[in-house]
Amino acid sequence: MELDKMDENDWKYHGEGNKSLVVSHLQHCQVLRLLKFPSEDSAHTRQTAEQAFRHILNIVDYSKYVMKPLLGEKYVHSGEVVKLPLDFVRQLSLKVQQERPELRCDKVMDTFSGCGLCLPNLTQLPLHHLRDHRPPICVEIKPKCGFLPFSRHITKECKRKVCRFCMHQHYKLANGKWKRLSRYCPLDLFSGSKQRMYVALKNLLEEPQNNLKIFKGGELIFSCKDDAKQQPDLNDLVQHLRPYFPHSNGLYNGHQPGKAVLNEFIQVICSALLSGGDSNRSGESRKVHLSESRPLCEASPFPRDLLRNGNQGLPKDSVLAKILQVQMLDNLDIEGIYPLYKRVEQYLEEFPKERNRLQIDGPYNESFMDTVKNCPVEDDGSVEYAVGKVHQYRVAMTAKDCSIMITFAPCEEDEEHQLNLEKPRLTYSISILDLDPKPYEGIPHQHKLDTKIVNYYLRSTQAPPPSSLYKERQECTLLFHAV
Ligand SMILES: O=P(O)(O)O[C@@H]1[C@@H](OP(=O)(O)O)[C@H](OP(=O)(O)O)[C@H](O)[C@H](OP(=O)(O)O)[C@H]1OP(=O)(O)O
Ligand SMILES: Nc1ncnc2c1ncn2[C@@H]1O[C@H](COP(=O)(O)OP(=O)(O)OP(=O)(O)O)[C@@H](O)[C@H]1O
Repeated sequence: MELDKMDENDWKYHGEGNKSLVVSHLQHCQVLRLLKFPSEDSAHTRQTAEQAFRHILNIVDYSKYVMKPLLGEKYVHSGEVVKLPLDFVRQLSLKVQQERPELRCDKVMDTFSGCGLCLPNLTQLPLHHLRDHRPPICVEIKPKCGFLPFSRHITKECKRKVCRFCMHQHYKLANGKWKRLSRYCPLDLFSGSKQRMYVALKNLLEEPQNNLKIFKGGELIFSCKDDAKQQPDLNDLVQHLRPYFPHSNGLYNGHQPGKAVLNEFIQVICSALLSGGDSNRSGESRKVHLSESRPLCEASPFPRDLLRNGNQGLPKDSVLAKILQVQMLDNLDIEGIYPLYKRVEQYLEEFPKERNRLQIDGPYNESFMDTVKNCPVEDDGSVEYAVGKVHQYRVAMTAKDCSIMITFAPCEEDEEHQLNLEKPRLTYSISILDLDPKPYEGIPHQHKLDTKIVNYYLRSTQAPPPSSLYKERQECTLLFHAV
C-alpha cells in the first residue's frame, strides 16, 4: 500500500462493529480498520494522534503476543499499524457515511489521528485458489461464550444452568436491542455434536442478530436487517448458494429444494468448524472435553431426548476448541474477579507508580503473556495473584467476543485444505478476528451488567401468574418505555 498515494475512491465501506469501522480495497485483498468514538465526545477528550497510534499498536501487540500464541498461528492475522494522510481519512469518512447502518451511527469514525490498522481481507481467498468462476463465500460467526461458569464464587444458581447468551437475550429484547429472541445457543455450537451444531447454525440463519454474516465475493449478502423488525431473506440466500451445491437442487423430489441447499451449507460450516484436529495413533481425532462445566444449557431449544450421547468434545486443534480453551481462562467468573479487581485498585491507590510494572494498560508483550500463563492457582492474598487473574479474565473476555470467519470456494481435486466432504469439493480458510484487549476499567461495568442480566432473566422467566403480576408489569412498562 503506497501511503502517499491513498485515494478514497479505491476503498469502499465493508462493515463495522461497536469500536471500529472497516473499509475494503476495490482491487487488493486488504481492509483498513479505523477506530470510532462516541459522537458526543468533545474535541479535547479525544485521543491525540500519538495516543491513537499507541492504542492501535497495543491492539496489534495484544493480537501478536497474547492471542496468537493462545489461539494458534494459523487462525490469527494481527495486521500492521499504518499512518494515513488526514485528507484521505476525511474524504473516506464522508464517502462511507451513507452506507453505515443507523444503529451504528451513535459513533463517528476517527478522522483526527490518521492511524489505522491494515489487515488481509478475510472474506476473500488469496488469488491462487480462485480457479473457478464462483466467488468465495465467507461465513462470519460471533459465537460468544460457549460454557457454563463453574466458579465457586457464583451466587445465582441459574448461572450454572442457563448460559449467558440465552439469559442476555431476554435483557436485549426488553431494552429494544433486538425485536425477536434468538434460539441460537453457543453451548450447542461448541458441543462438538454434529446434531447440536446443526441446530445452532440453523437458528443463527433464522435470527442472525450480530452473530452471523455471510459474504459472497467480499460483498455482504446476508445479515440482520438494519430495520430489526424485518427478518433476513433465506430464499435470497438460497439463490446465492445454489451454484455452490448444484447436486442438492435435485434432492427432496423437487419439494423444498432450498432446504437441501441450506442443509448442505450448514454441513460445510460444521465440517470447517470441526476441522484442523490432529490424529493420534488410533487415527481418531483427539478431543477436548469440558469436564468442569455442564455441557448443556437449559434454555437451548435442542430436544433433550436427543442428548443421549452427551457432550462429544471438540477436535483438539479445531477453531472452536481453541476459542473455548481461552474463554475458559475465566474460571472465577466476574463474581470472583470483581473482589480481585478491587484489591488491585486499592493497591494502585496506595502505589500509583506500580500501574506500569503490573502492566495494567499494557504493553502487551511476552512478559504480560507470562503473567497470564503462570498465574498461581491458589490465592495467596497478593496483588500479583489478583493482577494475574484479572489479566486472565480480560483475555477470556476477548475470546468471548471474537468472531470466526470461514471462507470457502469450489476447488480443483489437488488443492490443499479441502473440506472432508464427499461433495462438493471446497477449498477453505478459517480465521479469528476482533481480538482487541478489553479494558481493565470495564470490570465494574461487567459486574453490574452480569447482575442486571441475571436479575432480568429471573424476573422474566420465573414471573408469577398474570393475575398477581399487575403491579410488577406496570413497573416493567415504566422501566422499558421511558417517556
Ligand atoms: O457484553 P456483551 O456480551 O454484550 O458483549 C458486547 C457486544 O454485545 P453483544 O452481546 O455481542 O451483542 C458488543 O457487540 P455489539 O456492539 O452489540 O455488536 C461489543 O462487541 C462489545 O465489545 P466492545 O465493548 O466493543 O469491545 C461487547 O462487550 P464486552 O463485554 O465484550 O466488552
Ligand atoms: N480482516 C478483515 N477482513 C474482512 N472483514 C473484516 C476484517 N476485520 C473486520 N471485518 C469486518 O468488519 C466488521 C467489524 O469489525 P470488528 O468486528 O473488528 O469491529 P469491532 O467494532 O471491533 O466489533 P465489536 O462490536 O465486537 O467491538 C466485522 O464484523 C467483519 O465483518
